[in-house]
Parts: sequence; C-alpha cells; structure tokens
Amino acid sequence: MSHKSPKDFFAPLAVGAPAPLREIPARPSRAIHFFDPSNPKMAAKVPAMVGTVDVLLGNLEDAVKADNKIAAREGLVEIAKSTDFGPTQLWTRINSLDSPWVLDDLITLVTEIGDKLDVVMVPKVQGPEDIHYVDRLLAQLEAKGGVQRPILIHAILETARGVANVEEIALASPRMQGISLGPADLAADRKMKTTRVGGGHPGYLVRQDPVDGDIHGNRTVFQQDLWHYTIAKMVDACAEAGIYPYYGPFGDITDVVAAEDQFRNAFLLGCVGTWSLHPKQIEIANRVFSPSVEDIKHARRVVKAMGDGTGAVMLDGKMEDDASLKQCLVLVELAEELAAIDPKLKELYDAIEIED
Ligand SMILES: CC(=O)SCCNC(=O)CCNC(=O)[C@H](O)C(C)(C)COP(=O)(O)OP(=O)(O)OC[C@H]1O[C@@H](n2cnc3c(N)ncnc32)[C@H](O)[C@@H]1OP(=O)(O)O
Ligand SMILES: CC(=O)C(=O)O
Ligand SMILES: [Mg+2]
Repeated sequence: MSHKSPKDFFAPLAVGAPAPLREIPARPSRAIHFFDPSNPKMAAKVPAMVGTVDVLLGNLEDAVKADNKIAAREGLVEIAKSTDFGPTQLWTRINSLDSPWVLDDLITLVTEIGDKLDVVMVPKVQGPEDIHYVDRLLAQLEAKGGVQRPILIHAILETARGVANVEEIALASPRMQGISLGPADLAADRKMKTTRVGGGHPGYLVRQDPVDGDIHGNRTVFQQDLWHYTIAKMVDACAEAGIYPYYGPFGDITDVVAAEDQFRNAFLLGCVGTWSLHPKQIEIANRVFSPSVEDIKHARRVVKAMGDGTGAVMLDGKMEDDASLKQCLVLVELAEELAAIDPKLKELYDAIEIED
C-alpha cells in the first residue's frame, strides 16, 4: 500500500485547518466516563462530574436508542456550550461510519462545539482507511468552523479485521490519540461464544494435572483472561505509534471486584485508562490507573540508588540496572502527570519518604 511522504504526514488536510500535533500529549485519562446526552437524568449529572473524572464522553453510538440519536447529538452540543470543563477532557463517541447518523454527528459537533471537543472516538474501525476518512473530514470541518486546535481521533478495536490491522490503524494519522478494546462487538464479530460485555468467563480455564492419575479428584482450576492477546497486541501497536491504549467497558456494574481485576490487568500490561459506564466505576478506574504509593516509593528508591542511571546495584537482594530504572521512571513520570491534576494524589506522593 502507498504511504504519505513524511513531509506530508504533518500537513493540515484542508486549507485553514489547524496543523496536526507532532506528539500526543500525555493527558491523564484514567476513566473515560460515558453518558447518554439524550438521557435527562444522566445529562443533569454531567456538570457536577467535572473535576471528578479525567474524561467525560458524550456517547452517540450503541446504548443510545435509534429514536434518540438526534436528541443525543443536540444534547451534547447543549451540554458542551453550557459547561466549563476545566481540567476535564470532553470526548464524544460518534455513530459508526456506515450509519445514517455519523455525517451529521461530525458536521454538527465540529462546527458547533469543535473548540471544546478534545477527542472523537470512532467505533468499529476496520483499517487505516476509516481513520483517513475521518481525518480529512475533521480537517474540512475544523476549517469551516474556525477550530483552532486539532481534534484527536480514538479508535475502538472491536472487529476481527480491526485487530488484524491494529498497527496500521495506530499509525494512520497524526490525530491518532489512542485505542480502546471493544470486547462486546469484538466477541460478536469473532463469533466468540460469550454473552458478556468484557471481563472473564468461567469456562475459559486451565486445570491442574491430575494427582495420582485421579482425573475426577480435586484439581485447582485457573480462569484465564479472554482479552490478554488483544490487549497485548493493542498495547504494542500504541506504544510503537506513540499513542495511548485503554481497556474498555466492563458491563457487570455490580461486580466491582472483577472490574478492578480486569482494569488492573490492563494497567499492568501498559494501558493508561479504561471506560466507566456507571458513576461507581470512576473511583475504581482512578485508583487502579494511578500508581500505588508502594510502587512510587520503590521506584523513587531505585532512581536514587541508580545515580547517573547506568550500571547495576543491589537493593533488598534484587539486581537493579538501566532497564529496571526505565520501568521505575515510567511509574514516576505517570505519578507526576497525575499529581499535577489530582491534589489528593499529589499529597499522597509528596508524603512518601524514601529509605536508602
Ligand atoms: C459495549 C458498549 O458500547 S459500552 C458503552 C455504551 N454503554 C453506555 O454508555 C452505558 C452507560 N450507562 C448506562 O446507560 C447506565 O449506567 C445503565 C443503563 C448501565 C444503568 O443505569 P441505571 O439503571 O439508571 O443505574 P442506577 O439506577 O444505578 O443509576 C443511579 C443514578 O446514576 C445515574 N447514572 C447511571 N449511569 C450514569 C452515567 N453513565 N453517567 C451519569 N449518571 C449515570 C442514573 O441516571 C441514576 O440517577 P438518579 O439517581 O438521578 O436516578
Ligand atoms: C466498547 C464497545 O463498543 C464494545 O465492546 O462493543
Ligand atoms: Mg461496540
């Protein structure tokens, strides 16, 4: 396939559109909180959620009734115009590119509230051609609406073809901000035999070998993570492209314990955040996607012990070197970014005392 020349990659795609960013800023986005702007109860809660969550996302796609699509779009315009989002980002999830609503979603949102929108989440992305389409259209609409900074694109990985193309999707445009796993649509598209929105399945397991040949005896069972392969592939694609990977929805709102486990697996594998579908998932996401005090204490201790950052030292019986230092710096830098917007975390991290 043909690629753009490097000099053209960062050129605006329409006369009058803002120049693309050279680097995607590492803005905290531990929880991307979904709300339906056509639901008056949810919409009414949005202004008070500013500052309590890193990202508020007005959802226009699945979970919004077909009859409410226009009300959701107009509701989002109204909320965006009347709310001061302060440190909280405003994102939207537009309808899918083959739907009858998406063109008007983009035209309306970019021309009416383009200066307030940080990121447009595109569902059911199949390949880089979907990103190229949105990229050009956004540039034309930014120019038309006089939008001063480029609106970024976030892709949902929720088709088998999208997973196969994830690296090309991640590299498709300088607007690419990140990618989220879409476990529900992805499961359906792959014909997985699951019925849940994210999370595990008790049937997906490995079993301890039989003891003394007793296959019916008491054998420990370990449930496996259905999403490990896809998340790991997505994390690599995002890291290569310099953009950010996210888990996605965890549909069992009542099972806050399993949600926390799923989120933590994603955090450990490299994701920077997840989705929140219900207010009670925000606190879980904020906690899980913020490094723990113990991790920061250890990381700072390694940084201090490593001096100029080269060589090997022994700390508590463990070898630390240039590479373990780099891992520690990932945590220290994340803590700094989060402390800059979260005063409670700042207090916690500032109070850490490091031993030698
Ligand atoms: C596979 C995918 O595409 S996932 C992404 C698409 N899905 C979504 O966006 C779903 C978003 N969330 C929701 O629609 C709702 O949370 C539901 C349907 C799951 C549950 O809603 P409810 O049954 O109303 O939950 P519950 O009764 O616990 O809500 C408590 C309160 O929180 C409000 N609330 C619930 N979810 C949200 C939300 N996401 N944002 C803001 N407020 C919310 C409710 O309106 C209710 O308000 P009230 O106290 O004034 O009555
Ligand atoms: C996230 C999403 O849209 C899905 O799981 O289908
Ligand atoms: Mg979906």
